[in-house]
Amino acid sequence: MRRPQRRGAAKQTRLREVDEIRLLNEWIEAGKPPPGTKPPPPSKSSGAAPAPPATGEYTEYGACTRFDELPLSQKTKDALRKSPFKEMSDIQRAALPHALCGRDVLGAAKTGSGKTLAFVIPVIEKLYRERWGPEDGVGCIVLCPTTDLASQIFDVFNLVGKFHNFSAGNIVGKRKGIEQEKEHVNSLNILVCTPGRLVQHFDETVNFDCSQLQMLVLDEADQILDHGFKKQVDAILSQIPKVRQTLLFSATQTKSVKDLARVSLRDPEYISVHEEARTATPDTLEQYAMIVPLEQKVNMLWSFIKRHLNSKTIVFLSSVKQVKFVFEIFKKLRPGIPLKCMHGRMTHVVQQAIVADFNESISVLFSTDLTARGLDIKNVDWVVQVDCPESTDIYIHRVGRTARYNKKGKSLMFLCPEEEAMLEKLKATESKIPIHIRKPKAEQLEQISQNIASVLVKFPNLQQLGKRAFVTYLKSIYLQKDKKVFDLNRFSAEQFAAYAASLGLPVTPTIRFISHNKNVPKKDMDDIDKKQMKSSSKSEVIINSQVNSDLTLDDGDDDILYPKKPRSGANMDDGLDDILRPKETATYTNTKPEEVAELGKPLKKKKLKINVHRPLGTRVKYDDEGNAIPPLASIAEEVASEPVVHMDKISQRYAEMLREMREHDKEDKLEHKKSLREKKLQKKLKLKRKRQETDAGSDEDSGSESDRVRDSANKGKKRYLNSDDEGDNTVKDGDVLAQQEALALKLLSKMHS
Ligand SMILES: Nc1ncnc2c1ncn2[C@@H]1O[C@H](COP(=O)(O)OP(=O)(O)OP(=O)(O)O)[C@@H](O)[C@H]1O
Repeated sequence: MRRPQRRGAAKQTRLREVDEIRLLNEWIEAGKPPPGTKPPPPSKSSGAAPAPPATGEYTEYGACTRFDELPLSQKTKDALRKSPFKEMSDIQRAALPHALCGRDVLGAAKTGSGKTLAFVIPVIEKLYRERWGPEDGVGCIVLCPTTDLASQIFDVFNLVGKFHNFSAGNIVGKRKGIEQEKEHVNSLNILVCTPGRLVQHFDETVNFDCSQLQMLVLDEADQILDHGFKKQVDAILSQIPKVRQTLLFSATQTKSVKDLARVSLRDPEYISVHEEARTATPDTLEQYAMIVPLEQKVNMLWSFIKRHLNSKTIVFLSSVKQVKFVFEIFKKLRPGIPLKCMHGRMTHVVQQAIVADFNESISVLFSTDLTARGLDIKNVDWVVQVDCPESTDIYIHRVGRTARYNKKGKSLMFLCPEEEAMLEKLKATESKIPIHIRKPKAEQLEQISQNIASVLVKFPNLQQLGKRAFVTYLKSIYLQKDKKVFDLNRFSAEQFAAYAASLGLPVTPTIRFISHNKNVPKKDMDDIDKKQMKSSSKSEVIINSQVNSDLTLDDGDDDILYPKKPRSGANMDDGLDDILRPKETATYTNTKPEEVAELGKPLKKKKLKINVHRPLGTRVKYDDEGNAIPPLASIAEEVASEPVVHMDKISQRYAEMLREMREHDKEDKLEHKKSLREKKLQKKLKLKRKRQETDAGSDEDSGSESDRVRDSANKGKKRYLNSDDEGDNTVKDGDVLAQQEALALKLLSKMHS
């Protein structure tokens, strides 16, 4: 009895859905905004949700301000009602009405303005209205540049689509688990993925089919269409139908017609909600820049962190190695706030754990540009750019990790005096970035290079990391295309040496890719190193605060390096670190170099490897300063106490040695002769014995009884002929043979003579 009832209920639901979809389609069609129109400024609405439209009376939805005023399915509305999303943001108000009626959209809006919902809702609604089910396969692909961003978008799909029956997949991570994924990927309706990972399915998954695709979404579209992803994106575009709805979103939208042609947009709606805004960055963001010489950057960063122990901060550095190095070193020096790091060399699982942890705690996250785009982390107070961003776009995305969705935030950028051209770019009217210059104050700057050097002595592997961080930083500048901003030739060899010393390195690492450019002979570089090491031991601070005179020097009271009182109840416990490393019992700040030994594990003795294949006489000796000494010079040093060479003593010694040698030679020859003779005799004896045995065999066959008795009596004994020893006639076989041999030789010699 139950079955028919259940079947009946399912049928009822289906019919209700069909009815709802018909009404929605009619509403969308009747109330759609004219192409190319923007929503009017929001009027103070009553706040009450409008009643569902009766047939034939469809309201225009292009002007509404709340989600529940839009022609959305009941399931989506229910999910939104249970979420914090009630009022639409500017980009959502502008994009949703066009996207809901099936138009292609090219949307641009400031960071943190809610672009994700502006494409998630239309995707869910489209598939719902198309009555998409598991058997229909892939209906929508959402491409984004990083796995973390994909996971974040996937979470928003889960939130808005929780009452729907679609299946969505977050296709991220490395190859692990791909076999299992291949079995299910065709039954997923929405794929949220990075381009590379999707191409992998096109290449490897049997029958992977996207021929029914309804929608394609590119988040961070300018980056997805950039040359970094070109090959993969072209491969994807060649595999999906051209007729589809396409949505492109980013805070820094692509303006390249070529790019847009690649994605085959059909009469797209260009929605740039903040085009007329005064700034390209959020209004709630305070932005600062500081001119910091290369060799003071690490000190400046440390001083900043020490003065903001109650702030959640993201620190951007230009390479994985720098992130690793600064994180490891600062961790050892313990600034008094939990530290985290994130870069592309980590597994997706670890990255996710770090993001989740950082979301919940007051800490400092050192990161590469992996986290620069799209990542939505709660309540970030500061974004610090230690290394100059590659472009104004990257700058906008980096600072956009704070001041999200009407929240306040601050950003600080360190610029080397050699990179001041970047400031010009940011301050240019078309960039619309209101940035203030702050003058660093020498008295607020803590010098930690010495402490770092002490850490490196204790942890040689960190020294290696430091060297690589140094080289990759310089390489990153060298490889930048914008030579107005990034030009290694503007830095001197002294600056490189000072920078290396600021990282605690005892010598400046070799910089192969620029050595010929800079024309710095190795000797000069060594001299600079020595000078630098001497000067770095002084705690004197020299800050080159010379700023381009055109730039306004804002020396306001709100000093960036001014200490703040710690926020009460700030969570200083680094939960993730507990798993990754043993818990440290105390928090040290301002660690002195001599205390560093206590902070970590004792230094392990390095295993000494002996090269057994080294040719003789090639041992290299070193003086106290580590310079290699020529072999003869080292001998000369050892005998230097005897100024005169005694020739007579030398010849006497040689004569003695020669005599000893001859004696030894004589003895050796005799020994050798003896052993040869013995061997020869042994051989002959063996032969003879064999012969005797064969003779005995033949005698046995023919000989008499008396002979046999006689032989057996003699068996094992040899009668020695002409023996001197009368008492015992039994001798060893070897002696008999020797006698016989001598006899034979005599006879032979007689015969020959
Ligand atoms: N209508 C809304 N009401 C309240 N909060 C919202 C709304 N829309 C989005 N948000 C919140 O705003 C934050 C930023 O949203 P989102 O990540 O979509 O921004 P974005 O524009 O994509 O940023 P980015 O350019 O950095 O990628 C999120 O925490 C999101 O939950």
